[in-house]
Amino acid sequence: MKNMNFQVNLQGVIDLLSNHLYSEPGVFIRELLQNGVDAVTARKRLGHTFDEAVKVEIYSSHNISFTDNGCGLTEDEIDQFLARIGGSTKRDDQDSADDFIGQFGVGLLSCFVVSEEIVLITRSALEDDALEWRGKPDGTYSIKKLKRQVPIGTTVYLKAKPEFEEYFEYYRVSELLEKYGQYLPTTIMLVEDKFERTINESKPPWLLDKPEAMAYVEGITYNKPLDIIPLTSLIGGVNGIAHILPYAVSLQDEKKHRVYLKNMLLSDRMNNILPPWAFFVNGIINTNSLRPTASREAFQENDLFFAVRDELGECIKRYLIELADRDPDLFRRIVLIHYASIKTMAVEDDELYALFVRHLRFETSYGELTMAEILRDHKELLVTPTLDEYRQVARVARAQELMVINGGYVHDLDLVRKVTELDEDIKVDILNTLEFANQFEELDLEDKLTAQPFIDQSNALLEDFQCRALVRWFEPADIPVLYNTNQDVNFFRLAEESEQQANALFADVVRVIKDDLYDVPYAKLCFNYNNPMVRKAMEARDPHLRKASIELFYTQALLLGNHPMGPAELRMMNDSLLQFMNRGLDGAEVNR
Ligand SMILES: Nc1ncnc2c1ncn2[C@@H]1O[C@H](COP(=O)(O)OP(=O)(O)OP(=O)(O)O)[C@@H](O)[C@H]1O
Repeated sequence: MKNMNFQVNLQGVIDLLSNHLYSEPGVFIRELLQNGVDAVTARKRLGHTFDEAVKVEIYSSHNISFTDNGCGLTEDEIDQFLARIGGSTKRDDQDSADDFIGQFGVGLLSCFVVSEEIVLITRSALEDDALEWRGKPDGTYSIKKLKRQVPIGTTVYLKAKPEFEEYFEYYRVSELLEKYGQYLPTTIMLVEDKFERTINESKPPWLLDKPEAMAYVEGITYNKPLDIIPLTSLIGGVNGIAHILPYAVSLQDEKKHRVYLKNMLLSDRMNNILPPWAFFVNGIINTNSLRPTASREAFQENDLFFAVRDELGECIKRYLIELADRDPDLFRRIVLIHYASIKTMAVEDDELYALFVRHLRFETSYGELTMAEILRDHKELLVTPTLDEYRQVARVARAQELMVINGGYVHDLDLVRKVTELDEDIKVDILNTLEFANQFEELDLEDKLTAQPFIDQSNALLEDFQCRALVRWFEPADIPVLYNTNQDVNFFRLAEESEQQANALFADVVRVIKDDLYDVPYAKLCFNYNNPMVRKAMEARDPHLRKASIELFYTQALLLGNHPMGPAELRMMNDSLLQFMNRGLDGAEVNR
């Protein structure tokens, strides 16, 4: 057996890492800053005391240098870590990973995106020699000892490739340093000619008190947040704030939380560091121990990451629970503005459900009411699964003093059904629209006998439309008929129509589906014995007139309920209307 090593095309690997790992050329600034800060941390670990600083200097002809007074590198370390892709002093022991921002040993390669050469001059805190290392993107490098003395630390020099000169100009460097390094603990200075400025003078937002944080958020978003929620998680070493947005956000909007790793910006558009239900806040978060991906633009989504996310979600929940008592007005404003997202999160989470449901509004047979108002007078609730079914019954239900809630809007059905978990005295039933009319008052035997021929005639006429007739007493008296259908009936009617219009093969397919899936479901047309017109029609002796009345009652009920009408139903409505017009006109002529 022969053991072989993979052959590596060095230039290819460098190209891959430098040009494809990072999303934009400006990240070299982040990587160099990070190396400087890590080197300062490493020197402090040696017990040295010094004025820690990273100085970034811009020279003419698009040259730049990054100087830190950190631990520097010995010649051995250069060989081991700088000249070896993937070599990092910061990876192997767990303690290191906790202190340093870098860990992969590839960050320096980002410099090759913008520069043809990296020149690094360094003096280790452990040796006196000043060393110069020059690396090229073809994988070659040189090391030499310098004759002159340099202070402990490291300077990296880059010269811009012509197409990236913009990234070496003062305004751009300044902007990128601020973006990534604004809150780093080590002093970051930017120098051009004699002009010198400190980049990181401001306090990180996660260390501000509430009024300061409110002002800070208003400054960056031009909107005053509704409030600031402090975020902390011991696991992951997280500190942060979530600011409550003062406007409604669409559930589809991508979240953009700003996340820092050891005070350095990791991403200003991270969408998953807070739970998805937290639509109504934006977070600004710093973590000390979540692990970044190699491109350093996201976190590795491991168990720790999800535990941290849950913990931050808990912070938001606890805040809301406490706010409901402390400041009910603000609580109501939050509910009003973020209604949609609050509904979504209340469905998924029992604690939030209990907190919010009484404040949520529902469409009911008694008008629009909050759940608190609904429960004040009613312990027995009926809920319809669809808006269509709600519309069919709402008016009649109110007259019967039934509390029917429209469950047709997003989440409402689930929200209403869950209400039994709050109090065992509350009863919630799904309203079966097809059975709805059955509970109305029955007629006495004599009236039943009077009505029966009319009902029989209706059943014969409506058989083809999947509809059965019945008669009851109900309020309000001005409604002559109540037409109730549901999704099963609608589907069946649709299938029947397609079967009639389709070619032979497709008609067969529809028939098979129809026969297989359903006992034939029937819509219900309930005549109101309380209504004078209905009574008149039932008592009419002329069978043609009775037929036309039934057809008109039926088609009118469809029209009023916004139900779709097929061609046969339209024809039916036309014929019966014309018949009545005729009779009316004839009658008028006779009476003249
Ligand atoms: N300014 C510096 N001072 C001291 N050592 C440095 C400096 N810059 C780089 N090094 C050394 O070079 C190694 C490689 O650096 P590089 O930026 O490529 O990777 P890293 O910082 O270890 O990890 P990452 O890929 O996550 O940035 C570092 O681990 C460190 O030992």
